[in-house]
Amino acid sequence: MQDTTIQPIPTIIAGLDRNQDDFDYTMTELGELVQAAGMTVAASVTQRADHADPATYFGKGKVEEMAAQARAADVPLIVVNSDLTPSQTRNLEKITKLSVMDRTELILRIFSSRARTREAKLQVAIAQEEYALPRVHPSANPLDQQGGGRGASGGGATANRGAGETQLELDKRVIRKRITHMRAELKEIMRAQATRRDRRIHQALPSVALVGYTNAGKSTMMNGMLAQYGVTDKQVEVKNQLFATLDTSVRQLQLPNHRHFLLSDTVGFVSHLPHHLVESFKATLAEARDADLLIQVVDFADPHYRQMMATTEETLAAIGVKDVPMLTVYNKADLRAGVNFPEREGMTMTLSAQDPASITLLGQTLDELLYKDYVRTSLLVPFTQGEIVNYLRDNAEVVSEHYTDDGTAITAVLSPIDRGRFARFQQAQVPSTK
Ligand SMILES: Nc1nc2c(ncn2[C@@H]2O[C@H](COP(=O)(O)OP(=O)(O)OP(=O)(O)O)[C@@H](O)[C@H]2O)c(=O)[nH]1
Ligand SMILES: [Mg+2]
Repeated sequence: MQDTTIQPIPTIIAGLDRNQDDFDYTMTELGELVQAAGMTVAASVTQRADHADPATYFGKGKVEEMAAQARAADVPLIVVNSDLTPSQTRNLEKITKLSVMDRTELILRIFSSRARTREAKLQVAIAQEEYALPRVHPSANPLDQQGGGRGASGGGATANRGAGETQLELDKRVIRKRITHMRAELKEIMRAQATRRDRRIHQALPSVALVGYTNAGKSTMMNGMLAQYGVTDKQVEVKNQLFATLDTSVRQLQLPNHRHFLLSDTVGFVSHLPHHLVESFKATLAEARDADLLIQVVDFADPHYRQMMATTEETLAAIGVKDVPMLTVYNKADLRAGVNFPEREGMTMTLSAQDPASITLLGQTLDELLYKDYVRTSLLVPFTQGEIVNYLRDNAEVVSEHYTDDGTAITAVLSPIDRGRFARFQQAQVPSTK
């Protein structure tokens, strides 16, 4: 779908190299983020320094140089590879007479252009307004005049820049009010979802969440699993772009032995994910927090995959995901020469989400990990309780079944919950060989 709110603006990307280990990686990533926002990179500028200049972030000479370079190439926007204080942004814009965008604002724009559901839109809009609040200030911004300015709702707050302090205070109050309203609406949506989640917990289905860096292949893996094990074949969207998925999708899957589980596909992560976004996406990521098992999908074909894994783990910690067992899946192995796949070693797998044999091995692995507490159990179910036999046929791996004078003798591999539920019919217990 064509996004009309974002113009293909050429940009200069700029970063301060303070000898951080991951500096080159974050610059590469910034370029990709700029493209994901529908803009292009005309040039990349870096400056080596020990500290950022408190007033202008970059040194004065560098700022002048960037401004000249931008003017020569007709570039209206500088995107900075870090977060700027509101006054640094203002000062840079004043000196360069260009628009200046920091990393957070860029990521917020991408999320905003991708959000489709009401829930995602609210979460992004709240984060945008939180970002805008300390930045409401009278200053000229060429982007505002193009209708692409700051502020989540198309510049309601920034449109009145320059009208004096009272107007500023008024603008801030309006933003705060909008945030309050949006939070209330989001809470209502999330409450409905939590109820649905509770209901699923009552069904006692184990749940698995796909997590990881953006573009690692989470949605592709979801679709591969759906094609082989889906109860319905409702595929999710896959795109070769950053942040293709913003909403959590949950699907019910059924393994060959009739065991069901839930698989969810979630929003991808990126380094230095804006704090406000992490906060507002916490609710969406509840699926990951409440999961019985996480599958961390890693883009094994990307040279920076280790940094991406570190970022994923940091972000999971930031949203309060802890103590959930994690299966690490090195994906896109097909793009790596000399790597054998599919392979599994304990809690690590190497595979390709596009390869059916890989998906089969993943299914077998999940079966083992999710169902290790399952026990082969023999029940004698009276003929008057035929619905229990039906339940077992649909929801458990039935090993044998025959009729006796007293009812149906059925042996099935049962979860701890089902064992408790049907304890009164229990005959004997044999540990599962699985
Ligand atoms: N060659 C190859 N490409 C893959 C594989 N898995 C995914 N891809 C491609 O990688 C790109 C991103 O895949 P997605 O499944 O959308 O990634 P994602 O992790 O859901 O990304 P976000 O939703 O943006 O976080 C798409 O172009 C996929 O076709 C794989 O195993 N091999
Ligand atoms: Mg996705």
